[in-house]
Amino acid sequence: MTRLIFLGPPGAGKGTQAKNLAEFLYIPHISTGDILRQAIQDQTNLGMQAQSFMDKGELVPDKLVEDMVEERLKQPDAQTGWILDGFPRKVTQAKFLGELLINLREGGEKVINLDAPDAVVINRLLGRGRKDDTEEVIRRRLEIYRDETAPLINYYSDRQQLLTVNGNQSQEEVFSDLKNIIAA
Ligand SMILES: Nc1ncnc2c1ncn2[C@@H]1O[C@H](COP(=O)(O)OP(=O)(O)OP(=O)(O)O)[C@@H](O)[C@H]1O
Ligand SMILES: Nc1ncnc2c1ncn2[C@@H]1O[C@H](COP(=O)(O)O)[C@@H](O)[C@H]1O
Repeated sequence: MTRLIFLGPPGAGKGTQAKNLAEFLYIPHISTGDILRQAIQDQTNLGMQAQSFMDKGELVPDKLVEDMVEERLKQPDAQTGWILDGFPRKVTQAKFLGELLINLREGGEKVINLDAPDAVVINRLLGRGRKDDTEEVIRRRLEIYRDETAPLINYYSDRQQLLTVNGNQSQEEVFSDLKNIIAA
């Protein structure tokens, strides 16, 4: 059973690689950013609550994303494994996930730290051009990554769950490294 968490700065290539790896492994790619963007598009209650945070590059309140992830991980297609992309993003969310997985009797999840330098990710994000890919919002997302999300590297490393992959390579090279590291 493969359960993977993708960690890394915005623009490291988490979404790109998680999608491909999930297809390769026949497990769902669960991206909290994608679920939230869909909720905004569908104008659901969740979407309306999340939008102002996302537009500014701020994190959406824990309770909203935690409920969303819990509901998603309980779906039938997530019973044979999953790749989580964009969650957890802070230590409180990691603790929530740890407890949820104990309650669901799931475990053995590995965390892939996909890393790339700031200059590289900024360049990629400006080229991607999502609504929150403006210079100002990218700067804020990187700040939040450094302050809130990067501490998860030590959190999972201390728990012997962390694997690191260099995201500053071609997509093919990253994919190949990912396949090797999860097979090892
Ligand atoms: N190895 C790579 N080399 C060059 N460009 C890449 C690479 N991987 C992804 N990209 C491009 O960089 C941009 C960001 O990639 P992606 O959306 O996968 O990043 P992300 O880590 O999921 O970002 P975010 O956390 O902001 O959603 C996309 O336009 C993607 O096509
Ligand atoms: N785990 C999360 N906690 C809080 N906010 C989140 C989380 N995942 C996504 N978000 C919000 O969505 C945007 C875009 O996320 P991407 O992973 O870059 O697609 C992010 O800036 C948060 O506002």
